[in-house]
Amino acid sequence: MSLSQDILFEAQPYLIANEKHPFVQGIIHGELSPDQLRYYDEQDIAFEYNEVGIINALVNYSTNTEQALLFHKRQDLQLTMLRDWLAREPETMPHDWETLKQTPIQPINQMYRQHMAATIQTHSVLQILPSFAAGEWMYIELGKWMKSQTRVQDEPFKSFLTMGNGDFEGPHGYIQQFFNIIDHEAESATPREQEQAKQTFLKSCLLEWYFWDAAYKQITWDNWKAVALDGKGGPML
Ligand SMILES: Cc1ncc(CN)c(N)n1
Repeated sequence: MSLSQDILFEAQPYLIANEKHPFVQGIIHGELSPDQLRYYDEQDIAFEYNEVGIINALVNYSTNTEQALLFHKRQDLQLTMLRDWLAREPETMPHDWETLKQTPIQPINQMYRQHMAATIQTHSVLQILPSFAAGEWMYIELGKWMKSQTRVQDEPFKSFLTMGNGDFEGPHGYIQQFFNIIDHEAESATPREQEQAKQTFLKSCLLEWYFWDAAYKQITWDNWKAVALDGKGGPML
């Protein structure tokens, strides 16, 4: 079994857990409040900005030119998506490249971003790519699964998780190419390095679930502080 097959086998329960999350269910049924949607929008746009740094590292640490070109192409798409997304945001939200950098990063987003950024110091595509590819895979799989569900056809719910006009799917799509790269890099890696790469992928899948959860509950440093300092306890996490 290739490393990517092993990873995907172990990632299935995480995919199912993400499908069942009330935020994901809320997208399907159109049952999320403007505040929940706003929290997600703000945090996710900042998350995608962090991904720019991860993809840069992937270009940087590529082990051949074809890899570097693929990551470069993915970066181009990332920046185009971010530009168009920012252009749609009102003044009260991050709406250009400079305001984007000032977005307050809330607890789970910070944890996920740091989990990804920590892989950069390995200088290894095999360690960096799974941290990023997991979120890509999760979003594409959730989008595919949602197509099989009866989902509301009103915006913003309708366009949720419809990423990239098919660029990600199929044998030549980004997801398969990322897995091909993971398998190629795994050939020259030790079992321990392979296990580390798998665990990094699975941790990203877990943090995907917590990212929905944070948006659903609107978890912020402020309400964490209130829970801790003012005794305004509730089962927040
Ligand atoms: C939390 C999260 N994970 C993944 C993606 C898709 N790159 C995203 N936009 N946001």
